[in-house]
Amino acid sequence: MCRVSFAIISILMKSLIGNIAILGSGNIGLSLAYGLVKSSYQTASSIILTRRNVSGLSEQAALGYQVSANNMEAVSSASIIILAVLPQQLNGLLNEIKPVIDAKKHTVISVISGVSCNDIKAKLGEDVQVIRAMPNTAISIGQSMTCIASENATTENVDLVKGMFETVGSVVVINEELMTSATALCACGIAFFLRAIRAASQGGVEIGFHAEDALKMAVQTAKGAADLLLIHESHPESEIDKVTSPKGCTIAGLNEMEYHGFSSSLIKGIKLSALKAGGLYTEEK
Ligand SMILES: NC(=O)C1=CN([C@@H]2O[C@H](COP(=O)(O)OP(=O)(O)OC[C@H]3O[C@@H](n4cnc5c(N)ncnc54)[C@H](O)[C@@H]3O)[C@@H](O)[C@H]2O)C=CC1
Ligand SMILES: O=C(O)[C@@H]1CCC=N1
Repeated sequence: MCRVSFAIISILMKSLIGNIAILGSGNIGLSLAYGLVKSSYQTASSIILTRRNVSGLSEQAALGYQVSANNMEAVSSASIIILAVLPQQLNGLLNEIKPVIDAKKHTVISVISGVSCNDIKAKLGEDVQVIRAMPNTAISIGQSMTCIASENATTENVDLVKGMFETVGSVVVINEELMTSATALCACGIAFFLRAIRAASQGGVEIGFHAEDALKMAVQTAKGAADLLLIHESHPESEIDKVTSPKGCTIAGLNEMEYHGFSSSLIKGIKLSALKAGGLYTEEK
């Protein structure tokens, strides 16, 4: 297809999608906005970012995003509404936007941990289509692992939302009861793997590298390990078997790490995060 017709189709697609309102433009809201623009899913001028204090969004305004402190106006001029406030901030936001929510026009996507589709429908109306999405901050660079679930959205709408998140990473559609598990493994997981990389780089400094070099080496090694699994579609243990030479140094290091609880501390941390994610909203009610 020639470049001109591709550009025309792309413009038509963006106008069909309509404005996207991101209510609560903090860490994940902004990461999502950046990712959608970077992937060309939508233009910055068709994304409305809201925050209670709009002065915190001057950088984004300069980049061409619409910014506002008025959630009602943002909802009125958008078709996709993304809820991205903290669980404890949600009820106030839902009460504010309820009068302008139109079940025929709006698709509501919530990235808020611990809040079910039913919790949102109970506030906005039973006929409103609500889709839960759990992305992670790597969405800003098109590398999110996003899980989505819905209980009342049409297949067409789930596909629309799946398509949107696929432009900024991988997507798995899951049952809603697994959403808190997805939060721990995928959203919190970014922090867990980053801490593992930091620990590896600190080990590197202990054995002789300058901090900057040690971090670069740890990051690229972690990326290589993840890519081996993605590209070979293999199990970690089969890749580990290729590294652990008999009587070698890898198995010695691995066994020492396991003796000190490496795998079990990761598993226990993920279990605790999932437990906490499940209670984030109900704790506040
Ligand atoms: N940070 C992350 O990696 C992820 C966070 N989440 C979920 O996303 C939600 C937001 O998390 P973060 O971005 O980390 O928090 P954050 O505190 O960085 O962002 C929340 C934003 O909402 C704004 N806000 C609060 N009340 C508002 C209102 N009534 N109208 C407009 N804006 C309002 C705040 O000013 C703030 O900028 C949480 O529910 C969290 O569970 C989900 C996946 C990943
Ligand atoms: O820490 C949190 O509660 C949020 C949810 C997932 C990632 N950050």
